[in-house]
Amino acid sequence: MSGAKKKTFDITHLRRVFGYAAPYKRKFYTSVIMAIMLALITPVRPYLIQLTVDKYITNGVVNMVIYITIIQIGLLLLETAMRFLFSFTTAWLGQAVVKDIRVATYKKVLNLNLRQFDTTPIGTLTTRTINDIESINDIFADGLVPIITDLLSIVCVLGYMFWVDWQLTLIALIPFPIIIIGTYYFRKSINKSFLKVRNAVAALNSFVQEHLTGMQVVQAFAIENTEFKKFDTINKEHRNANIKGILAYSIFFPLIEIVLALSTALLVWWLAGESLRLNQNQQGTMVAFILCLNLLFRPLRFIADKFNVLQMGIIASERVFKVLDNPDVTTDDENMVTDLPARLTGSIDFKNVSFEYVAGNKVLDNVSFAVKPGETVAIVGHTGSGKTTIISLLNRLYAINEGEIAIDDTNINRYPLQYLRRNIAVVLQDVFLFSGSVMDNITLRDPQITREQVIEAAKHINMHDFIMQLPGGYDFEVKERGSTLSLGQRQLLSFIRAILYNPSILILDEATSSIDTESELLIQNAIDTLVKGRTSIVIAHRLSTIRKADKIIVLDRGQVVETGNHRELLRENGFYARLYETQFEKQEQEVN
Ligand SMILES: Nc1ncnc2c1ncn2[C@@H]1O[C@H](COP(=O)(O)OP(=O)(O)OP(=O)(O)O)[C@@H](O)[C@H]1O
Repeated sequence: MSGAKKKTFDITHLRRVFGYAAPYKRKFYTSVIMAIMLALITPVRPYLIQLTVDKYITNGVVNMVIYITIIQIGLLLLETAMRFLFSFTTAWLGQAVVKDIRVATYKKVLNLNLRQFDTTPIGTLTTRTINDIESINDIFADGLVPIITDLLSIVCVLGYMFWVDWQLTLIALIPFPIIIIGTYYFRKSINKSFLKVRNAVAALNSFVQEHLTGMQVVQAFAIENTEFKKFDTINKEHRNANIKGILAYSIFFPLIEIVLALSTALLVWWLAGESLRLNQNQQGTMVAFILCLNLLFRPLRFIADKFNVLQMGIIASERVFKVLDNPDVTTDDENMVTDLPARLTGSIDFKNVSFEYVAGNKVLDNVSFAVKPGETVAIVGHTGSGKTTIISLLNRLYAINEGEIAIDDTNINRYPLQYLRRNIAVVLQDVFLFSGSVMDNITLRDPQITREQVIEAAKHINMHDFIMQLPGGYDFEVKERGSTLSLGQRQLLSFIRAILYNPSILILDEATSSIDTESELLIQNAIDTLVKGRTSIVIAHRLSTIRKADKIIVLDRGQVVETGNHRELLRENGFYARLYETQFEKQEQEVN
């Protein structure tokens, strides 16, 4: 906690946040100038009132009273205009900075290595790009800038008071330490509840998000009541944290009022005594000082609050900068291929590749195999043997630890990442669909792909009729994550996507779960169409695919234990033959 405290007002983060305001210099300076002007103008009103009462009302100079009243109205209008300009420019600046930081953060998140998503919960990244950045906005709108304005106003008002009557000022300020002590405890208390509320909100968010996503499990196992109790507990923590904050406000605000009243009473008492002692009228000073006290206390009421907002903003900025400074991004090799062919031919070479997701835990161990252009290779092996890892490495989703992967005899690190991935189409088992139309999900909103091309590709794998049966056809709105479509249908959509990209290499992760015979047939056809004329690596679960493959790579605990085609491997009567007996023979019997 002490570490967190030390960082509370870490000036480097603040400076960096303000660095984002650099492109908006004019707005920034307008805001600063307005802040100074507003502070300087604050004591003018009490001064004019004092002047009016002491000099003109007492002596009955009506003209001057009217004259000063007009000046007061003018001043008020000027102050209002300046306040508007100040509030607007500061809020504008905050929003502009937030927009820029959010764009930078999201860009960064998009380029982070996949490893980061394995270790950082999605909720955390969402909070960084949405909530934390919003808190940075508060530094401008409700934090540092208003604090500076308030402090400047306080200094100006105090300066004026001391200038008029330093003794009277000191008397009026006698109860002031109560405010300082009160502010100290108030700030501590609301700071604590702020943090608690924040944590409770985060807990509520992730709880609800996780349970809505996993609603099927919750309902299928009839654990609604247990889960509801957990929710209720978190919700109560949220309420309690909020109530503690409200309690602190309920004590602090009346305390300020009491201190203000005390200061005013002391002021009146002292001035009354002075008037009697000196036999001199002090009405002007009294009115001006009462006004000054109000001008002093008004910002004090909220300054502790603003300090907290500032602190939260700085903590949030530190978190956001941590994402922005994350060095784990895929960078292009210095020794880049410059003369890129329009299309790769698609030969693949894995040379002694080893890989670990977590240090010390080898998932692939010295894997070597070669695939000729146009060949279809099936990778088989028990669950967890490293099949998916192989395809993730080929696509450079993760960087390998040892060995080399080459496509067309060139290390894949030497191809620009975009180019490499454009040449490899991936069709996964569980196809992720975005909210949007079927068309959007096929083209991934690539404006270069026309509707006609999509329809042609769909017809190519006999999907057109199915899509046309959907309400709205290609404009059918896919609900979140595509839950309105079946697994097979989703995979078929991604087949269309793959056809459109016309890649040299196709990676296919066959669905393990059984799908209806109609979709099964469509998928079989689609696979046959897709693999034609391109290199294909299939994580195979169907015997038919394995049989058709030119080569089968058998994986066991991260090592290639056998390679060959179906017949050769069966003849060897080794690992594959046993795998065939346990996993695939049943499929053969079903077919027969
Ligand atoms: N992102 C990850 N972070 C850490 N470990 C991982 C990650 N992904 C996979 N692993 C581990 O790596 C090993 C190989 O996983 P991989 O997904 O490649 O196996 P697989 O053969 O494709 O399995 P399945 O047939 O069940 O999909 C497993 O032990 C798994 O626990």
